[in-house]
Amino acid sequence: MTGNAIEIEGLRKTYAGERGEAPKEALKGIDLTIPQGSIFGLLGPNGAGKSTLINILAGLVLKTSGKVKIWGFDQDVNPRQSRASIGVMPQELNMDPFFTPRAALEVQAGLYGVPKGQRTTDEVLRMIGLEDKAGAYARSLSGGMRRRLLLGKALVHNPHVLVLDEPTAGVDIELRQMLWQNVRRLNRERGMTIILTTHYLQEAEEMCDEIAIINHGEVVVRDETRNLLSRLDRKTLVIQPEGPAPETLPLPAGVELDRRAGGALAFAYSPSATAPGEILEAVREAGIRIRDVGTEEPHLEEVFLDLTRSRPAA
Ligand SMILES: Nc1ncnc2c1ncn2[C@@H]1O[C@H](COP(=O)(O)OP(=O)(O)OP(=O)(O)O)[C@@H](O)[C@H]1O
Repeated sequence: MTGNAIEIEGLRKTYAGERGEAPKEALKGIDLTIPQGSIFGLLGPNGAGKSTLINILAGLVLKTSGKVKIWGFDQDVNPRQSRASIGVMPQELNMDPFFTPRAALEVQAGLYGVPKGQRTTDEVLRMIGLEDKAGAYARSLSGGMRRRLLLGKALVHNPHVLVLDEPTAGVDIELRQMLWQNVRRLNRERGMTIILTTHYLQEAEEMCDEIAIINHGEVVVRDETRNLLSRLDRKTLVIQPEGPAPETLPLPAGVELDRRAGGALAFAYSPSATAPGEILEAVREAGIRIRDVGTEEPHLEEVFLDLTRSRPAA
């Protein structure tokens, strides 16, 4: 093992065009490694290729070319081992309405060849909070319960790598917290590597150690979350003046002023070009007395927009 849970090299996927449409190049040569034990975020705008990538990892979509290793097992050389190393919680809620949660978990374990004596169905049911519903028909489960069951199904074979495709899209706060608690615990206690896609950038910022942003089938950036956030050479200095600020305020070049509700003055600046002291100096020279001062760091949302905006498809 190399210390990587996932190794992807030159991964390409071209979908055949349907009914006279041109073929669609969804992945254009992805190189990506995901370290063991990390919580890794896969982000990108709609249609970027995230689901295609995840479905290839899950063995649900055939790649066009490239190499995929899961837990050290090459998908083409050791398909069984690589499949056994990964569990995927899909986006869709399609499940057999006549299976009870217990039966659904047992069938799934059977599909993965987990011997009866080694199954942990009760433990999984407890973990996803469905013990009370273990014998209920799936069709009588709420949307949130179905989603928890999908998480359970991804865990029956105790995989090294757990992939969550948009796990919290459209779920309520309570379920979201429960999902994240479970995911954190699996990561901490079992060392499970977690890969997730999410549209909630704040969630990715809070949850993920590392992030890759995909756009138009290519990885545009991959870095530790904290490095990604410090990449944007933009900060904001917020000053609350004692009284009303004057109309005009001479500022160092490149500094932009935004007057906020409540009279606060927000100065956006590039730390590489301007020191915050220069802004404070300018404020004092304008005769403004400062009541309070603080800084705001950029958020992942800004990094994301910066990297994916105004880049047309090649
Ligand atoms: N089965 C398919 N046949 C043809 N084209 C497809 C197929 N599946 C996906 N695509 C196309 O491939 C591209 C990538 O799609 P994919 O679903 O992987 O993106 P995504 O990043 O997961 O998007 P979203 O966030 O909307 O789920 C899109 O242009 C999509 O239309």
